Amino acid sequence: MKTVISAKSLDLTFQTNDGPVHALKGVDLDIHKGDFVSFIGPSGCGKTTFLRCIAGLEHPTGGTLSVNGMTPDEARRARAYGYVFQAAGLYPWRTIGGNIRLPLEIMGFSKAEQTRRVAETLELVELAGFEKKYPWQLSGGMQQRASIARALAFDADILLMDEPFGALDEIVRDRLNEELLALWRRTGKTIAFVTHSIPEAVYLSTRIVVMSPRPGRITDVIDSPLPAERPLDIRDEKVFIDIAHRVREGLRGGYQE
Ligand SMILES: Nc1ncnc2c1ncn2[C@@H]1O[C@H](COP(=O)(O)OP(=O)(O)OP(=O)(O)O)[C@@H](O)[C@H]1O
Repeated sequence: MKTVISAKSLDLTFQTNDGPVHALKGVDLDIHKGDFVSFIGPSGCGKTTFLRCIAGLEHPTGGTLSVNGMTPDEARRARAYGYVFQAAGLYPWRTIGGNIRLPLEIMGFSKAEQTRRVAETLELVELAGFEKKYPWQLSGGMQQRASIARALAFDADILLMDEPFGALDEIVRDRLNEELLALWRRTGKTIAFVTHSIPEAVYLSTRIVVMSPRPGRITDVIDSPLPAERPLDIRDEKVFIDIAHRVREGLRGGYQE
């Protein structure tokens, strides 16, 4: 199995006016091609910081990190990943199509290729027909799907997602979880996904990484025995409940220390 992201003894300490903040301490993790890895842990345990390190947006103070065999900075320049944030972050003055097209314009794709990719990614996130709408004309869930389309448009192998569905209600979130899983199966992308929700982490992931704060570190890595095809009702099955229990125990353990 090809290793796409590899972290070894990764540390990141922020120097602040109140003293050093150990956002990450001794993080060891290999993410393989086609994995769907979720990061779960209490606020401040370094989930976002780890994602930002992979993206080359923060620089570790110790250890090593490689992304597609490159340094994170090289990987960023090679556009190795798409990044989806908690807020959709679409430009209100651009149409949905215009928003998805933006990174393609910046990267210098031909007009014809831009048009092809916009249509293809809108199809992938089930927003075909909404290209000419403006963000405010779409629901929160649809806006988040558009932001996923924008991250997919340049067809990077890696998708980094920082609590993309955190602000949505549960019904919409369930639907987007199902859609994201279908999209992951169809595209074979490697996905690193930050969440606060145990059911979301268990439902989506091939591996669940449990983290705890002060200093931010990994306390458990769970390889999911669930099949790739997962109807939402799998959440009522014993195997699902058992994994959720293990995650909860891991989170509790982190709090006690
Ligand atoms: N630029 C920064 N400067 C100083 N401290 C920072 C910076 N970015 C993050 N931190 C600190 O590092 C720690 C980890 O933050 P991070 O945002 O990665 O946590 P998180 O697990 O993603 O939290 P949340 O679930 O609330 O998003 C926190 O204590 C945070 O205050």
